[in-house]
This record gives sequence, C-alpha cells and structure tokens, in this order.
Amino acid sequence: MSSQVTGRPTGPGGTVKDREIAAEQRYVDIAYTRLEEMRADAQAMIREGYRQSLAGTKGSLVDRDAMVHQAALRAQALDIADDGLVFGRLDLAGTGEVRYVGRIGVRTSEHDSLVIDWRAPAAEDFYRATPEDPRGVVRRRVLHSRGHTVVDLEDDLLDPDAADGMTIVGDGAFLASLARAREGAMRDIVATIQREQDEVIRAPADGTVLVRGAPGTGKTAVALHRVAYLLFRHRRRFGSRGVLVVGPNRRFTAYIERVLPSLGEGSATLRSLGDLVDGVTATVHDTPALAALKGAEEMATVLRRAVADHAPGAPDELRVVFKGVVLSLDRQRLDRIRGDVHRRSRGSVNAARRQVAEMLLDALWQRFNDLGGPEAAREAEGAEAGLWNAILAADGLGALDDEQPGRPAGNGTPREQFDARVREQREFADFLVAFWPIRRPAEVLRSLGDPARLRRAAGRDVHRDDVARLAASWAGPAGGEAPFSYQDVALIDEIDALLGAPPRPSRRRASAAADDPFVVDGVNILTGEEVAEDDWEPEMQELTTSMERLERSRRVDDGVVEERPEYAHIVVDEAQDLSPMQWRMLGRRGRQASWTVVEDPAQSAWEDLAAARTAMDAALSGERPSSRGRNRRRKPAPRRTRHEYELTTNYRNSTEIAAVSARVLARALPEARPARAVRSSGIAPVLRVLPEPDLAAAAREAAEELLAQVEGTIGVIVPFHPAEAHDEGTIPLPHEIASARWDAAARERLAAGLPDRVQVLDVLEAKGLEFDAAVIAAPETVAAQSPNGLRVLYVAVSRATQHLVVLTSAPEWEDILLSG
Ligand SMILES: Nc1ncnc2c1ncn2[C@@H]1O[C@H](COP(=O)(O)OP(=O)(O)OP(=O)(O)O)[C@@H](O)[C@H]1O
Repeated sequence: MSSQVTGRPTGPGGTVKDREIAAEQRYVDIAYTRLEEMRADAQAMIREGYRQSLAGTKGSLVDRDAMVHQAALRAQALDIADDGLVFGRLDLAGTGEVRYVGRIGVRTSEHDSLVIDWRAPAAEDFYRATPEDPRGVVRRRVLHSRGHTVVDLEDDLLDPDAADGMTIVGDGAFLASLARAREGAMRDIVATIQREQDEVIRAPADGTVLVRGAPGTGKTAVALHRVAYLLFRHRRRFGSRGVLVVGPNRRFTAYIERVLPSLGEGSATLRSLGDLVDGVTATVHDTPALAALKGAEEMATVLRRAVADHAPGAPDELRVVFKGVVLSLDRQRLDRIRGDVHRRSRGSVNAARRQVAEMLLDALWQRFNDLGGPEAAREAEGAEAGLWNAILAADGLGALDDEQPGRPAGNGTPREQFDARVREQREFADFLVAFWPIRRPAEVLRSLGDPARLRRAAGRDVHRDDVARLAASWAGPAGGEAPFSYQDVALIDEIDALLGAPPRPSRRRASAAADDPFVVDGVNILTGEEVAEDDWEPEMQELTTSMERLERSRRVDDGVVEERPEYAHIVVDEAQDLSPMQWRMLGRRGRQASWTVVEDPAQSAWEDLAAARTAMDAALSGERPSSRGRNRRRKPAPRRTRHEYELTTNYRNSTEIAAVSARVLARALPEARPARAVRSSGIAPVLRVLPEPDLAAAAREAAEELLAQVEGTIGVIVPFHPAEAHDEGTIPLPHEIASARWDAAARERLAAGLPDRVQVLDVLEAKGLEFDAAVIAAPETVAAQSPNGLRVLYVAVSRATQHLVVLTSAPEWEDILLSG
C-alpha cells in the first residue's frame, strides 16, 4: 500500500513531505560533495596542462592544448550543474533499484553512479514512463531545488500494485511551475519534459526530424533540448562540425539564448535569419507583401542575371596599343566576353579575372590579326619610330632601339610576345580592374536600387510594379543607404554563392611568381597584390583551440564572407515562415547535415506555402540549389529519412487564453486543430472597445495596470508599420492609415518610462516569444494588414500565460474573440 499525502502534519519532524524532502536533501548533499571534488579535479587538470606547456616542446603543446580545452569544457559543465544538480528520482519495481536523474552524470570515486545525466539511456524512463506503460517504474519523483536546497517534491505513482509502503507526495507542482512568472528569457525544462516531447528530443540523429505543434506546445524548448541531447550522445560527430540553431529574429534568439548554456552546452551556434551571413546585419523586417517578393525562388534567377550584368561604372571599350597599332574592343564584344566568363565561372565569379584577362587577350590578338597582324605593326612602328628618331636627332640624341629598355627581350612565340606587351600596359591593368571588379555581395544588392538595372535583371520574372517596389526598398533615402531587411540577408547570401570568394592572396614562392605571366614587376595584375617572398614556414607557432580555428575560418574581410561554414546539424525554429530564398541560404550551410525542423503552418504569414515546402525539401535533401530558380526542372530531391512528430499539449496559455486563440484559429484555418491547454488560471481575457485614435493611450494604460497584477513580463503587441511608400495616386485603405499610426516613434512613446519587463513590439516580432501578460492593440488592423492577417493575429493572441487584454475600435471583435 502506498500513502498519498499533500503536506499533512504528522508530528515531530514536520509533515511526511518534510521528512521526504530531508531524506532527499541528504542524498543531494552527497552528490554536491562529489561534484565539488570533480570540479577540483578539473581545475587541477587545467593547471597541469599549463605546467606541461612550460616544458616547451611541440608535443607538449599539443598535449597541453587538448588537456586544457577538455578540462575547461568539463569545468564549465560542472559549474552549470551547480544549480539544481539533481531533479529526478526513479524507484524501479522488482529489485527496488533507485536512480537519480540530474543535469550531468556524477559518479563516486569508485565509479558507482550517483546521478545519471538526463540524456543518458538510463534516464529515458524518467520521461517516458506513464501509468499505462510504467516501463518498470513504480514511482517518479521530481525534486524542486533552489540552489543546493531541495524545496519541494512531486510524485507520480505509475504502478500502484508495486508501490508497497511507498510514500507518494505532491500537489500539482508541475502545473504550478507552468504558471510561474516569466523572466524575459526562456528556461530549460529538463525536470518536466513530457513523454511526447522526449520522443522528439531522443529521435534518431540522422535525416530530418520534423516537429509540428500549435503555439505553446514546447516546440522551441524541445528543439533546444534535442541539441543538448545530440551533443551529449554524439559529441564527436556534432561537436566537431558544429550545430547551428536558427531563429526568426534577434529578439527571439535573445529570448532563447540562455537555454543551451543552462544545459551545459555552449558550443552550438545560435543565429537569427538576419545574422546568418557574417558582416551583414538585418535591422528591419519587410512587410509581408515585400517579403513575398524578395523571398520567392524567382529571385535566384533575378540575382543570377544581376551578377552577370556589367558592374556599375564598368568601361564599355578597351583600347591598347601594340607596336603602334591601336586595338580596341567595343561594347558588344565585351558583353560577349562577360557572358562567356559568367557561364563558365558561376560560383567563382570573383576569382575569374584571370579567365577574363585571357579572353581579352584572345580577342585583342584576333583583332590585331584582323587588322593585318605583323605587317600592320611593322608599318605603324616604322612610322612611329621615324617620327621619334627625327625628334631625338633634333635633340642630338641617338636613334631608338628596336625594343624599349626594360621590356622583355622578345622571347617566345609572336603570341606570347603580344600577350606580354599588352599585359604590362597600364591601360590594360586598369581596364581589367574596372571591367571585372571584385564585387561585394551587399554592394551588388544595393546596386539593384537602380530601377533600370533591376529591370534588366528581373526580365519577365518580376512584374513591372513589383520591380519599382523592390528597387525603392534597396535604393535607400537620398544620400544614405537602405538598411538591410531579414529577407535581404538571404539574397546577399545567394549573391555571395554566385560570386564566390575573391582570389586568395598567394603565398607563392618568388620562383613560382616569376613563372606567372600575370605578375608584372612583382605585382599580380589580377589581384593588385604584391607578390611576397615566401618566408612562411609550416612551423607551429602556438596551438589554437578548435573554437579559435572555427572563428578564424569565418573571418570577414571588408564585408566579404571568406568561407561559409557548414554544420553537422541544423535546427530551424518557426520554419513555417522561411521563404524559399531563406531555405536556399540554410541549405548551403547544411549540405551534409541532419536537421531538426519545428513549425506550425497555422502561424505562417507566408502566402505561397507550397513553394516554401519545395525549397525546404531541396535544402533538407542536401541538394545544391540551382541558380536558375524554380524555372529549371529539377531532378526530384533524394529524400533523406524523415521522422515526423506532432506535439499536442499547450503548456503556455491558460485554458481561458487558449479558448480565445482557438476562436481566431477557427476563422484563420478552419481545418486546423488547436492544442489542449492544461492549466486554468481563473483569469478571464479582457476586451475593451475604444475609438481608434485612443488605442495607443489605452495600450499604455493597460500595461500600467498589468504591472501591478503580474510579477513577470508584459508584451504590448501592435500592428506592424508598413515601411513601403504608397504608390502615388492610390488611396490608402482605412487599415493602412491605422497601421501607419504604429510607427517606431509611436512604439517608443508607448514604452517611454515603463520598466524593462514591458516590451512594446509589433506582431511580426512577437513570433516565438511569450509573456505573463499580453496587450493586443487593434486586432482589426492586424487582421486586415496582410492576406494572412488572421494567422498573424493567432500568433499574437497566443503569447500570454496569464492575462490577455485586447483593445479594439471594432465592437464586433468582442463576439469574434470572446464568444464567437
Ligand atoms: N514539459 C514542459 N515543462 C515545463 N514547461 C514547458 C514544457 N514544455 C513547454 N513548456 C513551456 O511552455 C512554453 C512554450 O514553449 P515553447 O515556446 O517551446 O512553445 P512553442 O511550441 O515553440 O510555441 P510557439 O509556436 O508559440 O513558438 C515555454 O515557457 C516552455 O518553457
């Protein structure tokens, strides 16, 4: 027989629960003592590593580096475990075995297990056992601690028949923990991961894991815990080649950035879609209409044409003189050469100057021969030399030699002599640099702010009106540069992939440089660099850690990405909002990767979901994206194994708030199923109807009221501001006038003077975040702002854990949200 208690006093020593807590505390104390010893060992190892380096030999440096690096990682993980080291206990049937589960594994000095790492196979039962399928577990106990102190317990009795004499305590601490105040940053959920979530976390490491679920079902939490799991179980594979976690925007990555370090995993790279390309930062969001244009796969074709167009300011005629004969190439000829080189050098355009130079020389040589070749040269030279000799004779000087001093003595075939003479002419080198400049991806995108240039690139792939809108977004204000948007970053990456890296500064030996026909007087006319004597020895100066090496491999030179890192695993959050162009950007970073993709199609603001799906499939299959966009017929992508999961329980919203979001969902996407909320708060959502111009003031008032009601965060979520200028002559719709009221200045006014725990943000920024209380301003405007406005509103109303206040100027929204 077991006894269920919820804190009844039982005489001396306090309640049963107090005594159970005291017993657990004794065990936890032993685990902490051992943790202390392990930390001391790690520190000793670091000291030993440095001591070895004093020996100074090459071998000891290698040993030292490895030792210090490993010991430092270990010390870091042990520090992380200091808070809430042990959080679970399993009592098993039959043998009576007891297992403690914690943030990291702890063993006694005799290697007996004291605490099992939550990611180890032996901890799986802690998350998977249910009364229907107890998996040999009689009782599961969750320990709640503050620092080193156990403050509460909660038990689940899974197998009553086997629970002879076992004490069961608990009062719904799990549900209570869901209602706790939010601090503005997401926390880990290791102690309370639920079975359906655990299945995702421990899903196979290969192929793709695709997770769907409604708002608040823990998709983000699960994806992050999966990263920690993969790094723990497959450290060699994922630790060395890296894991990338991608979120929709910077506010979101800031919100989740503490979760992995709190799990002891600081090595994953966390980036927003606006920060994926080194050296470029997105600072604005496009409106959904503009994002749809920029994100469409057709942009790949447009950008390919843009890269193949002549660079701004490129000369359209080349003139050189050889042996007195003027040789020129006109625009048409140059365009043909440019086209030929682009066809052959896609992906390495920036490194193709040598090829260009060779083709120019070919064309000039042909021109020379067309004009009569050596014959013409002799005539022209004779005339020139005659003139000069007359001048020199008049000055009392001797006649010119056949060859100019310092020139090559005319060895080699006539063609070789021709090439050498032309190459060393300043006009030729200057032309080459201007005709084929090393182009920066960001600068190529900005050059499309010129509508004529964009029209050439757009061909028939973009409608004329859309060309004007796109060009306006890249042109920037007079005298300034347009800020880059989140979609622009994917376009810059696409351009970068077409351009490729510039030629690397060569570290050739002087002898090798001497053989290079493009090195003239110690300067490489293809790159402009001086060719250095090679004094570099492969001598190891100082060892670096793998992190330092990774950093170095991604060095940015003057805004040009030198190398694009590739990862072993990529996690994509809020994947329903990725455009085809963004999928292409991710695909380039994970050609060999396995993936975890989490999404909720019902929250997508994207209109053409089918096109995004095709691009997603291509990225996940490791297919190299075609730069011909979707016009090119593709071979179907080889599908890697895909495991699909659905999360069904909403841990964020109270049942009261979940009911509001379910009503919005029913309108936005009648066929979609809402998740089941598990926690009732007793707090009814509030709706206020006011005249439209008063909404901002009312939002501020509501935030001030809520400050007194919740301990944690408050989100004031407002319509987005349409950044696009209206076409002249069209009359803005009422919702556009209303949207324009929510500009950055208005948002700042709204937030002015309020404490940090109040955030004012637009509906597009709210994605993925959560607050204790949310104020939604103008749902009618949000719904009308874009074709998928109702889905955007669905995201907004599903952000709050406890309080929801909606402010509207349209009385019918009361019915829609509260009783519809
Ligand atoms: N097993 C759990 N135990 C405790 N809290 C949980 C659990 N699962 C999820 N949560 C909490 O529920 C909230 C919602 O989780 P999360 O943000 O991961 O959901 P989501 O599905 O990504 O939502 P959205 O679609 O809105 O981005 C978070 O506060 C998270 O910590």
